Amino acid sequence: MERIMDHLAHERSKAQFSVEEMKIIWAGSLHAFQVSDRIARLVASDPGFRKDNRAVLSRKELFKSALRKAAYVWKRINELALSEEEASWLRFYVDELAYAYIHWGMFVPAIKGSATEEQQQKWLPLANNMQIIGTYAQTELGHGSNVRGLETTATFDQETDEFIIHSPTLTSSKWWPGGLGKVATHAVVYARLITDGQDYGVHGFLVQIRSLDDHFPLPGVTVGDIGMKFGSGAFNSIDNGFLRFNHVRIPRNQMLMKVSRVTRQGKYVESNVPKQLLYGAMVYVRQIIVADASIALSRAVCIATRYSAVRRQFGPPHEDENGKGVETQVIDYKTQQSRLFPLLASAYAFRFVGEWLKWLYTDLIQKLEANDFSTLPEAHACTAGLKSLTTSAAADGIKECWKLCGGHGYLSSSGLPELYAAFVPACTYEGDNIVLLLQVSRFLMKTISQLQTGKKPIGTTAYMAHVEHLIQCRCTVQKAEDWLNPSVILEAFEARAIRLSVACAENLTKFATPLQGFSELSPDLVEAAVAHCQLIVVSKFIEKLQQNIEGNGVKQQLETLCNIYCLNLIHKHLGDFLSTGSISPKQASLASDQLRSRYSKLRSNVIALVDAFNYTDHFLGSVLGRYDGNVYPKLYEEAWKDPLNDSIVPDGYHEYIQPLLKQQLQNARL
Ligand SMILES: CCCCCCCC/C=C\CCC/C=C/C(=O)SCCNC(=O)CCNC(=O)[C@H](O)C(C)(C)COP(=O)(O)OP(=O)(O)OC[C@H]1O[C@@H](n2cnc3c(N)ncnc32)[C@H](O)[C@@H]1OP(=O)(O)O
Ligand SMILES: Cc1cc2nc3c(=O)[nH]c(=O)nc-3n(C[C@H](O)[C@H](O)[C@H](O)COP(=O)(O)OP(=O)(O)OC[C@H]3O[C@@H](n4cnc5c(N)ncnc54)[C@H](O)[C@@H]3O)c2cc1C
Repeated sequence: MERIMDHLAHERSKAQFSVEEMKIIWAGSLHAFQVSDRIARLVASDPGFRKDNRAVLSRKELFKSALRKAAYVWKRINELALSEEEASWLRFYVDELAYAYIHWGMFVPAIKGSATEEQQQKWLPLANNMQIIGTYAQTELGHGSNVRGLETTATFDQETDEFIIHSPTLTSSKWWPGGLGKVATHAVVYARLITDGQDYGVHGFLVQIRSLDDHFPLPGVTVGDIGMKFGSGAFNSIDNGFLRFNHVRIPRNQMLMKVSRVTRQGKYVESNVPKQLLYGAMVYVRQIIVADASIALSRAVCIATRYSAVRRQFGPPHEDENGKGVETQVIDYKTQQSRLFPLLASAYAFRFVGEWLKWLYTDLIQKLEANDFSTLPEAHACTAGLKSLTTSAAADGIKECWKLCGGHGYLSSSGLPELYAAFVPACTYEGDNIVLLLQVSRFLMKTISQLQTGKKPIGTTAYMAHVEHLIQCRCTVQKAEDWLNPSVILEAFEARAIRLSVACAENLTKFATPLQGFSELSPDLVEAAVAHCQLIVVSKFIEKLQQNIEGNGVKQQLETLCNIYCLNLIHKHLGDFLSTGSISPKQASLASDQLRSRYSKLRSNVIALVDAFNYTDHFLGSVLGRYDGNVYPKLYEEAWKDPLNDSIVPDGYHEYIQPLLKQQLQNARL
């Protein structure tokens, strides 16, 4: 036991940089670090937020425990008079999915984004004080991705000045909204607006679904939970629900009227803001999900890295720091490094791109407030594309981390199965990842076609202005060290991205209609979108390194991580880079040489690099990822806690095992 604890301490002593300074870089600022650190410790030290028994709770127990915690969170927020920032850290570290995620993450933003000032003044105080609990009811049984295909109707009745909300078919039943099944009192419901016999497409409506007195569904409302979901714990603490309306009436002024409105006379009037603002809550949440992806991935990487330093298998006996003969730490196997270190680098890369995306979103909101809608298409493409890229990579990465931990990774107590089950739906919710990449490719094709009209591409597409150069340029790498030059890396990624996009644009012209071309070429368009999004992540990592980064050795570690992130992408997508002629086979081989050398350079710092995430053992929820590395005794202790070990002879022995054994005995005697 002592040896293992010493072992991680020894790993920490090898770090070549200031972990405390890196913690600040990871958090985003000294202030963010201090607040998050304080709240993380508060949560970890409060038995009311215990979560180590989650895997063995039944669905009902789990749901009730999530309700209890959500109420306790609210109580603590009020008792401690926490600021909005502190409150969201508290919800984050409690780490239990409940209705509050949708209430704060989607219901409130949907009101802020789509309701008029007057409507906000009425509804936001109620929502902010949790006097009403809201959900976001968009998806239906028959349609999720195709929002324009939603079937729920909101028909204006001029006589009573009301909308009649109705579910005309089974497939129009709302299906999936979080917090809907058993908790929400209100919902932002997306429905087809019909007035004067004309269908004006999908709009948002604020609908009360349960009584505020006895919590029963209101007349005409049928509502319930859609059932168990993948994995133990994970999303089963939340009540994703179904909802059907039978001619439910709401006042006209509960249509969210920022984008368009219906007058007392039933006239449909559009405002001067683009209709896409109706989808504003999705842009907001997609941006948060990118930050969430870096957190989920970094948790898994922290667990797998610490455990890989503790775990030993095979190898010629080495001498440890105390002169004892020991086997090889699995982290020293090059295969382990080549699987793990790119994930560590990705966690940092996603953190920085998430930080930038938050800035982009804030900038968008300021512009929208000034009636400047010019950056909306780019913000939509960036949030959609980066949500897709980072969640797919993080979900795959978490799964890889569990395999990196061998058999013990499969145990609930490793924390990895539940982390995977809780995170993998991020590839689907807030937009299926492929559907979102197709949105990005649509934006790219539009940008390329506008190049011919002389329109200057801006922001993340600015590189497209250099299309002629990027189509012809040749990568200048001659030796492995040349791959450490950020401008060389950037140009290779730009060349690959633009060449894939231009090839798609050219191929699209060969089809009878753009629609047909888009459909036939969609796999290529998705690849072009991935290349563009990877370029964004690479360029934002490089930009981060150009900032003033303080702290002993911190910048050097980030440079190594950035090199690993970029070179590993080249390695994984070699087909793209070679087929587009962005690099040569010889340069690809030099990139692999450089990648191997970066792994060796990073090795002594990896434990400190995951310590910089500053995750408490409570938040990590993993025996394998414990800070002290005291894995084996704790695994043994955890095994004893399993309910099966409550009794020595299991329940069912007398009914099912004993008769069997006795029967065999009788047979043997015969
Ligand atoms: C407390 C904090 C919480 C944090 C949360 C972290 C974790 C929480 C854990 C759990 C929460 C889970 C919550 C899940 C919620 C949901 O899933 S809600 C439902 C989300 N649904 C979707 O995302 C549906 C995906 N589909 C779409 O977005 C669209 O329908 C579509 C694919 C874009 C439709 O394509 P279509 O071709 O039909 O496009 P149109 O509708 O005609 O669009 C026309 C133009 O508008 C552009 N567009 C599309 N979307 C947007 C947008 N959001 N913003 C701006 N612009 C948009 C589109 O590109 C078209 O542009 P163009 O004409 O110029 O090409
Ligand atoms: C855990 C969880 C929580 C959720 N929470 C909410 C919520 O709070 N509120 C809410 O309203 N919704 C919620 N949803 C629903 C979610 O937003 C949808 O499931 C999601 O948008 C995907 O839509 P879909 O299910 O219709 O998938 P589909 O579109 O049916 O996807 C099925 C397959 O078809 C493919 N596909 C679809 N269209 C195309 C296309 N045009 N081109 C190529 N391929 C295509 C997809 O890539 C996928 O492989 C939640 C879902 C989950 C899993």
